[in-house]
Amino acid sequence: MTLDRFYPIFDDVDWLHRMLPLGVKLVQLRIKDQPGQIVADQVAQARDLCREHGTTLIVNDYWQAAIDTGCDWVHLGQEDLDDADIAAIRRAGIKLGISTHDRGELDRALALEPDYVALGPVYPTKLKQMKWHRQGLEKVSEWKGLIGDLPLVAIGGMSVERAAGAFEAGADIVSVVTDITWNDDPENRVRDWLKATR
Ligand SMILES: Cc1ncc(COP(=O)(O)OP(=O)(O)O)c(N)n1
Ligand SMILES: Cc1nc(C(=O)O)sc1CCOP(=O)(O)O
Ligand SMILES: [Mg+2]
Repeated sequence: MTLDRFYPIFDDVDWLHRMLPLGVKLVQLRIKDQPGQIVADQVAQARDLCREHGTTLIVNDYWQAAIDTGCDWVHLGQEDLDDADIAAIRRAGIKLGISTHDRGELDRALALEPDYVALGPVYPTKLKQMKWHRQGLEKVSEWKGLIGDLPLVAIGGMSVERAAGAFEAGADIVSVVTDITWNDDPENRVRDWLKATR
């Protein structure tokens, strides 16, 4: 199964209601700082909505909620891996994407046989404070050389204008948050992304 090249990330299922009808085929639900029941409700709603639209849903962080609701994918960062029950995730038949930022993290990720690897921040991100400032397109190419056929997701400071460069450097998929969610017209921005990545 091939993942779409455009991988937007949203923090609430309301965004999915707005964006999936436009043609988004791969999406991450990245909920932060919400009570467990809200997370469970949001994940279940997102699962149903994505099924309706033929969209692949990737649940960030909340791997147990993904198992409990019968989701197909989770995304975990390095800190998430410290607590996650990878065997339980795999037993549930769930596919796994893992964040990486340096060689040590990449080695750790590859040992878990992930279904994609994400590298970031390719460009500086305004979304969150990070230890890494800017990995650059050279590192995208280096990562692709190291992981071969495994899908590579480029994330961090990505925009419609920067997407082509990331693909040329070797990314298979480009993931994005604020270029859409902080845009004055998020729907129109998603349409631009769809045009640029189809
Ligand atoms: C596609 C993608 N890449 C990287 C991340 C970051 O994951 P993580 O390091 O666990 O940080 P949080 O997103 O959980 O704050 C991601 N979510 N998606
Ligand atoms: C959630 C996340 N993870 C990153 C990583 O490098 O692991 S960068 C990032 C933020 C992406 O948001 P924006 O597209 O607004 O820069
Ligand atoms: Mg995380």
